[in-house]
Amino acid sequence: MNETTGIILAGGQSSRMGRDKALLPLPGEQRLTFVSHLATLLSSTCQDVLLVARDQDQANLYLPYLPSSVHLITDATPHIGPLMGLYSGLRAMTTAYAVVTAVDMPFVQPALLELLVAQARADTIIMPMVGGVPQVLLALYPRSVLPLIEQRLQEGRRDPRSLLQLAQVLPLEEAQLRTVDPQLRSFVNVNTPEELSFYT
Ligand SMILES: Nc1nc2c(ncn2[C@@H]2O[C@H](COP(=O)(O)OP(=O)(O)OP(=O)(O)O)[C@@H](O)[C@H]2O)c(=O)[nH]1
Repeated sequence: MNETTGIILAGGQSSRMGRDKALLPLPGEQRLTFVSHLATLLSSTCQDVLLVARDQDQANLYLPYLPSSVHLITDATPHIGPLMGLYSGLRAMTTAYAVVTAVDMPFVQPALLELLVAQARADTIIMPMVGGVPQVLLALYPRSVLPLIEQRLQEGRRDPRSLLQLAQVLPLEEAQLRTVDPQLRSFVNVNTPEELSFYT
């Protein structure tokens, strides 16, 4: 165990999927949902796990699928987007660092989570880079970036990438990521019925 909380962002609308992505069956293990699988996975790497839903109605839907050790919280303000989910999760946690994942990433590898946790350092976001793109929804954030997120939200910014211009960031390049996840499967996210059937 370590001083890290696992935060699962699950407050989206799933409009492209047409049904709640958190409750999709896990490819290859249909008895599990995305949300139950990720909650269990993060529980094995992190001291605490927080699931961030957009509101209480959505949280109630997820409750039956979660181990009792997982804390369900809701966005400080709903319908703002993942930056608000990140803010709400970091604000609620009691550890110095969080590994953040999106609920629509069913292939996150434990070794990738461990790599992120091993890189933790004060006041620094540990940011995987894939194809030159920062993977803001699978990264490690220190709690100390909360005032910077607050600043962005007050400016009306909603994209988590806007935080990277203000914060100290340590990029993890693809070659390093591939040492623990050779095909970078951790970074696959599933947004549409076509993508789900591709992986099922
Ligand atoms: N807590 C929280 N999570 C969010 C919010 N918006 C999106 N997320 C999560 O962030 C991740 C990426 O979301 P997107 O795929 O961009 O958006 P989505 O709303 O889930 O899906 P679409 O409606 O198809 O765009 C998913 O895990 C979402 O559940 C939000 O307002 N609050």
